[in-house]
Amino acid sequence: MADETKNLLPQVFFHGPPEFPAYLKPKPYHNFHIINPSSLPSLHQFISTNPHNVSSITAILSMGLYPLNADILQSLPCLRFIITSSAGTNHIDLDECRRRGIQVANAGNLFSEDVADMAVALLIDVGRKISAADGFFRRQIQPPASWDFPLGSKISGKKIGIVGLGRIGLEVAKRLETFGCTLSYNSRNKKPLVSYPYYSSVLELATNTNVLILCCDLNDQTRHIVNKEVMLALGKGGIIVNVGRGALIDEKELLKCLIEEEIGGAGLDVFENEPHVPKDFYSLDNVVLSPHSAVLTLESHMGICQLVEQNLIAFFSNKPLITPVI
Ligand SMILES: O=CC(=O)O
Repeated sequence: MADETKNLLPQVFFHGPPEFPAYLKPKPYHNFHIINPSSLPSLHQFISTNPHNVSSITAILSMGLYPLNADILQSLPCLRFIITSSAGTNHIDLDECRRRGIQVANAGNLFSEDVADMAVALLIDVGRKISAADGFFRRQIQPPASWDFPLGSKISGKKIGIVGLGRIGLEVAKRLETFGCTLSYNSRNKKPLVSYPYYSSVLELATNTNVLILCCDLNDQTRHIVNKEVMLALGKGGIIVNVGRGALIDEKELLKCLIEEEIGGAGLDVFENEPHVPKDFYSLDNVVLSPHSAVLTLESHMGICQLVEQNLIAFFSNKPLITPVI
């Protein structure tokens, strides 16, 4: 498509890293044009250096780590649609979007199975010390004289507390039922169709379980929902797995509890200040770290690419969004 024609179409601004992630590479469309980010400054720079052109931005294709707070949204008067390639929407000020009538779509249920797989994998890895065992071999300069390795903790039959029994939480529960685990949960409200015991507080859930798996959204109510008191209630052998958002846990307290062995271990796919991960975690054998990669499968990337495209096409054709948030 010729550049002049593209410039007449509504512009979709990519709010993410300087290059499109390969899986989101856009192709030409009839009724909108996704601006190649490498041809533009970041959204912040664009707003500050092109105050008269901000009205060209009708829609934003956003990635999870790139915030769209009220200040940014207020400087985009013509913005009508945000599609985020994440399931989580905590980087977007949804109240401001509601107030302005900006529509928002996300990844919907696309990543739930992958994230649940990862939660279970992290749990097994921490409990059965798989990464620690791998490190045990790799750190040896000479082949070890004997395999003197600490005992792991049995996963089958464990009492598991799921925090956030939404789509991901239910997938986690389905998998761990087949391990003979006993499940209970905490969420904003008791789910009428779910028979697992419900605890209205995470502290109570931790008191009654061996493992906490965090699958809930991050918001003002859930920030630091796992604090020191909750960790101490989970107890010495307890394991925490976080596939939600880093700030669900008080990370400084978690680090202390891991160092002092107040809990047994943790499997973390997410961190409080991503992409920063406190270095003190690196030397601990009772924690397994993963770079927010629960959603990073080839299959889910192919899926999100299609879903982003379908939502943009729906929005610019005035059709209902495929995976609307608001
Ligand atoms: O964390 C990943 C997502 O929200 O999709």
